[in-house]
Amino acid sequence: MNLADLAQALGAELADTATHPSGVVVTGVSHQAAWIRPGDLFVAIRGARFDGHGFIDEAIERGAVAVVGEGLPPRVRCNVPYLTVGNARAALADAATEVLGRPSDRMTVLGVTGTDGKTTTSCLALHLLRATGHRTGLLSTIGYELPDGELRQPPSHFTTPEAPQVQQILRDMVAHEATHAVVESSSHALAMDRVRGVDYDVALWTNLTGEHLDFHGTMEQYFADKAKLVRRARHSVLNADDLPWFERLVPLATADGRACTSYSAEGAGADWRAEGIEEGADGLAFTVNTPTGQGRAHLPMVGRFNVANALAAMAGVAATGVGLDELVEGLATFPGVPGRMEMVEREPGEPRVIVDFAHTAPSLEKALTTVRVTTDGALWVVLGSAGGPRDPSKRAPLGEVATRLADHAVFTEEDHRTTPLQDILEEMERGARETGRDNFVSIGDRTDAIRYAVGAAGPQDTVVLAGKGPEETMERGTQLVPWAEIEVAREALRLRREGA
Ligand SMILES: CC(=O)N[C@H]1[C@@H](OP(=O)(O)OP(=O)(O)OC[C@H]2O[C@@H](n3ccc(=O)[nH]c3=O)[C@H](O)[C@@H]2O)O[C@H](CO)[C@@H](O)[C@@H]1O[C@H](C)C(=O)N[C@@H](C)C(=O)N[C@H](CCC(=O)O)C(=O)O
Ligand SMILES: Nc1ncnc2c1ncn2[C@@H]1O[C@H](COP(=O)(O)OP(=O)(O)OP(=O)(O)O)[C@@H](O)[C@H]1O
Repeated sequence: MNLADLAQALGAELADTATHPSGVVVTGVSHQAAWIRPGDLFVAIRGARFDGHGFIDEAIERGAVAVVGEGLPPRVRCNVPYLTVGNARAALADAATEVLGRPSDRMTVLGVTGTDGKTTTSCLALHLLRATGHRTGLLSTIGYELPDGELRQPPSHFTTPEAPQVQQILRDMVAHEATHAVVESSSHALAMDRVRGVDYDVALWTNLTGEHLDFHGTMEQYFADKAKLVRRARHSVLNADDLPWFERLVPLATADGRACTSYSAEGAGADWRAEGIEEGADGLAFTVNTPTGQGRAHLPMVGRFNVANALAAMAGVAATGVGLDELVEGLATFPGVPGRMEMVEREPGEPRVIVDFAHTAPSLEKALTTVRVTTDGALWVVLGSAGGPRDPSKRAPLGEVATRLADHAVFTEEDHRTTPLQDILEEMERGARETGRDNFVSIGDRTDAIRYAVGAAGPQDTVVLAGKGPEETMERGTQLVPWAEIEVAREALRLRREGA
């Protein structure tokens, strides 16, 4: 794309000191100097940790043909055109969207947001679209998929990466003839304009509970950031059980005559309702009532909250024109999501071990409550809480929920980063003690903690390993060590079998 045209699209001003943009052609966009390729535009962002202007030299050395920013600092040299904009992150998204040819305009895009259940709901929607014959791509915490179904990782560990990656992945989907895309849209992404430029057809809202307040500041701001998705989509699918937010979202969703479908798994009045829910050791069954008919659905997943996730996904895919019978049929073949209520293979006489990603007090509460229903013996939970800058107010509530809802809790490490592990464990213990409970032990090493719980659990018991889910690394101090919770669980069961 010609730089002069791009400057006009961005409403950018050319800095006096810079060379003129005429004749300059931009072939890519990046905010990260190390990723610049010849012909790219470098967008210099003033972030919390770095000022991108400090990397202009590196970007130009790598072949940047122009730089965009909110103003060139006095002593910084820039010998390619420098374009000044009011908001660098918005410009990053707009430039990437324009240069990559607005790929989302050529697909039906379903966006999924909420505090809990985004990944599960995204994977459910992906599966339902594919099962009903649509070439579909996915962008989610677990990575991204083109319609070929192979899971790939973008070059940064995000739920929703920065705008240039989002647009590039959508473009790759189009190149692979995807007609549909499911885009998990984190609140950070919505707040930081990473998904600006995504033309959402359907917004799926799971729920909103207190998380990430370290970043958003207040619940009100967190709501406002997430609500951006609902304001933008042509059709919103909203959770009628998620009060008070549901009532505030409806007017935002329906403004300008846009469509809205409500769903409820907990008995509220809604367009899509789940009734007659049966929880089994290996799956869920429920009746789906919709304005156009009724069906009995089977979902091969445990966790009652997955009924709500399934309803959101079904109603979202229905909004793209798929019928209820096909959705019910598709749901029955859902393969599950790695690390979300994932059951570890076991032999007769061994406890059921479940790897789950619940890492907030509300999601842990739901996970333990639902697993209890199908547990004949005792319920165990192994969990930690993140350190570093991550929300420290989560720790005591996690300790409280774990000891209230499980018979035995084992507190352990979970990405404590540079925060002393002992401090985190003491906070979790405080949460338990303050409500008069002492049914916990603290074992700092997570492998030891898992082996202890799995070794001590009886054949009728369930052990929930909460928090790490599918993550492939553990952050200990400043070290990043490889991690595979499911493998640690398998090994713990093997040691138990051998009586070690
Ligand atoms: C709060 C947040 O999301 N911050 C992100 C933001 O940081 P920032 O604006 O402070 O930027 P910065 O790190 O100071 O860097 C400024 C600029 O200099 C550039 N730079 C920096 C260093 C360098 O060597 N070269 C270079 O070019 C950077 O690319 C950037 O453009 O932009 C950075 C560049 O993309 C991100 O690395 C950083 O993610 C941080 C590390 C992060 O952990 N984000 C998490 C919390 C996040 O986004 N999570 C959500 C999911 C949450 C959930 O639902 O669980 C997600 O969508 O993944
Ligand atoms: N609808 C729901 N309500 C409450 N808890 C849920 C719901 N769905 C899933 N969970 C719990 O939250 C955990 C994370 O699920 P999932 O990965 O689908 O959510 P997420 O929103 O993508 O989370 P994250 O943003 O942290 O990746 C699950 O392992 C489960 O314990």
